[in-house]
Amino acid sequence: MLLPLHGRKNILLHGLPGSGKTTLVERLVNKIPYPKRGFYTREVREKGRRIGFKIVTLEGKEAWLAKRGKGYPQVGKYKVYVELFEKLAVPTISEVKENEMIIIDEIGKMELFSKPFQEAVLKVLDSKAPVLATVGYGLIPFVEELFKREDAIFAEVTPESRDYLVDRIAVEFYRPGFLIAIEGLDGSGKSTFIKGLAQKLEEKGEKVCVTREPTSGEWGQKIREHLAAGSKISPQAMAELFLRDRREHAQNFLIPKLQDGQIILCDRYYLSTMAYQGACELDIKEIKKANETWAPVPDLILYLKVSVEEALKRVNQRKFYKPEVFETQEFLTKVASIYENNLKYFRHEIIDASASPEEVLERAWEALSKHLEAWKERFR
Ligand SMILES: Nc1ncnc2c1ncn2[C@@H]1O[C@H](COP(=O)(O)OP(=O)(O)OP(=O)(O)O)[C@@H](O)[C@H]1O
Ligand SMILES: Cc1cn([C@H]2C[C@H](O)[C@@H](COP(=O)(O)O)O2)c(=O)[nH]c1=O
Repeated sequence: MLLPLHGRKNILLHGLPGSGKTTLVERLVNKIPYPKRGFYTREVREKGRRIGFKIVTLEGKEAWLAKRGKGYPQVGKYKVYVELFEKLAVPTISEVKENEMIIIDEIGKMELFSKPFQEAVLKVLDSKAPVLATVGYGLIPFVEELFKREDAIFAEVTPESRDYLVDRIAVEFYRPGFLIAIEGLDGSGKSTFIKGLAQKLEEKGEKVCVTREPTSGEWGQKIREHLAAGSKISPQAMAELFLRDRREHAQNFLIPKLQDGQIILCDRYYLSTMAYQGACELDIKEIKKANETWAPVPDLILYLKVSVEEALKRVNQRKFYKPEVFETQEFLTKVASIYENNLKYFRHEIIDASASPEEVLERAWEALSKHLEAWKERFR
């Protein structure tokens, strides 16, 4: 399996009823080249009228989940056939062979009347098997707990996102390339470092591409204008601009390069939004979730750690320097603390970047080597 190195192998698709979750799962099942097992939930109609729901396994076996009528348990107009569902669904997602991927469409109110199903879902999420599941909304404690999981990638399916999500989600299960995000405070030395690292990788015969956020695209340019002018736009609006820029970046650059097996060095990524817009009091976990709908999870983050004083000193030494909106002692102190508290959500290396550029590169190369070896072992 060409799973990415970042290790987050559970993808949970959520969205309003009718948003296209099942169609997306079907498209992904056809696209991802692994053996799979699991089930879909399908509507059953008679003369155009919905009469209930069946589950259909990937092997083509069927069982009723719910039918119009009264009885216990009841969801809206439907009686739920817990035992029929359970008898087919639970073995389907439990008897997992090595190298199989599990499809669960869906984890919703009706299915969750089954305790054995709940247990089977948790077991497979905690196993080594990659899981693609859809999750219904509703005030169900089991679902609320699922949304707290830190080992999952959440993607919101909407009419706007659903076509894009085919490639975006596929790249979390099948990723020949390697996405490295370089993060750190303004002035930590990211740009200088990336040039050196790209050169070193090329000398070793690797296919490397270098990119940055904000990008030079339409949204990235707008962001840079705001940063330079110190515009008073709200943190929400700023986070939205970064997300739009990143969506285009992911779609037009990051995903194609990952599919092509390249190593990408990205100067800032969505951990920057978590740190900088988080420091403007936005909810950091929500920023992460919203970004992961659109942006592939990085395989590795290299965090260049310097003190705020050193970062500001370096920034001030630049020619024609005019401070940007975030470049203050107080703000960057908050940013640094959010960075350091949130690195744990990613495969990462902290590089002491207080030394000379040559020394920083040496330290990073040493830290990177073991990850590159692991990637090559898997993909070459
Ligand atoms: N290790 C280092 N030691 C001393 N100075 C450095 C080091 N790395 C970079 N610099 C200098 O510090 C300044 C900022 O470096 P650079 O532009 O690489 O940082 P950056 O992290 O990309 O900043 P920004 O996020 O603001 O774009 C530059 O003048 C650069 O020459
Ligand atoms: C990607 C990203 C960046 N920022 C901030 C961080 C910097 O102050 C500027 C520009 O970045 P540069 O690397 O210094 O050129 O933008 C941010 O607030 N949120 C983000 O997502």
